[in-house]
Amino acid sequence: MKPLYLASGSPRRRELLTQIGVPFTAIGAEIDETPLDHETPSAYVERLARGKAEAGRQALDAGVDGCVLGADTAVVLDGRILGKPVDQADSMTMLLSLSGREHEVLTAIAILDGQRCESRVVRSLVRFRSITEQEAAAYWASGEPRDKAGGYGIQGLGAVFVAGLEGSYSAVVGLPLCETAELLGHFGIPCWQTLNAR
Ligand SMILES: Cc1cn([C@H]2C[C@H](O)[C@@H](COP(=O)(O)OP(=O)(O)OP(=O)(O)O)O2)c(=O)[nH]c1=O
Repeated sequence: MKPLYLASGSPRRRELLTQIGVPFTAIGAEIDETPLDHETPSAYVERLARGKAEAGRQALDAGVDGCVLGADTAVVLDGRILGKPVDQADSMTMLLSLSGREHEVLTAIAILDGQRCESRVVRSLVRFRSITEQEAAAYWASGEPRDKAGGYGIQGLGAVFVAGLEGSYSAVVGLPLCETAELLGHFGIPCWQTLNAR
């Protein structure tokens, strides 16, 4: 079995991959995340997931033979990508625009080895209850929105805003585990092997 590298600085992605019992090494993979003109959100997250996997591969020492996994998550409202909030005003504007409405969360994963790259985009729908300005300000002060797409974390305090979810919970957190396990299988990396050995 080839070794697996996770090209990500996200602690959530590390925790999620650990959850399904796959041994891996985390490596950095910084890329430019600027959307291209007229790029759809789905094409955007897929390009970034592939780009992160590719950047991770290039960061490995020459001659290292392994698979590299990259992922990207975007919160999409009315066809527009909401990134990570840059300050309190940005965070509050984002959260209040999501208030009382449904939005999409798109997460792409890509795995590559020396020969090929395979990717998937997973779409989930999240419905928020109404949120007051005071709540949005207090949420920013908690520190949670800062490093998260759309300015919230469904796995944290942000859960109190979530009235409904259709799709993949793990994808919203940052890594769709069902699809990740399936794709890893295509590269000869089973999740169950380590689980059974426990
Ligand atoms: C919507 C949502 C996003 N997020 C996080 C997951 C991702 O870490 C982040 C989306 O930004 P990404 O650009 O996908 O990932 P990242 O920059 O954090 O990490 P890397 O590129 O190194 O892999 O938002 C949550 O933790 N919970 C949520 O509910």
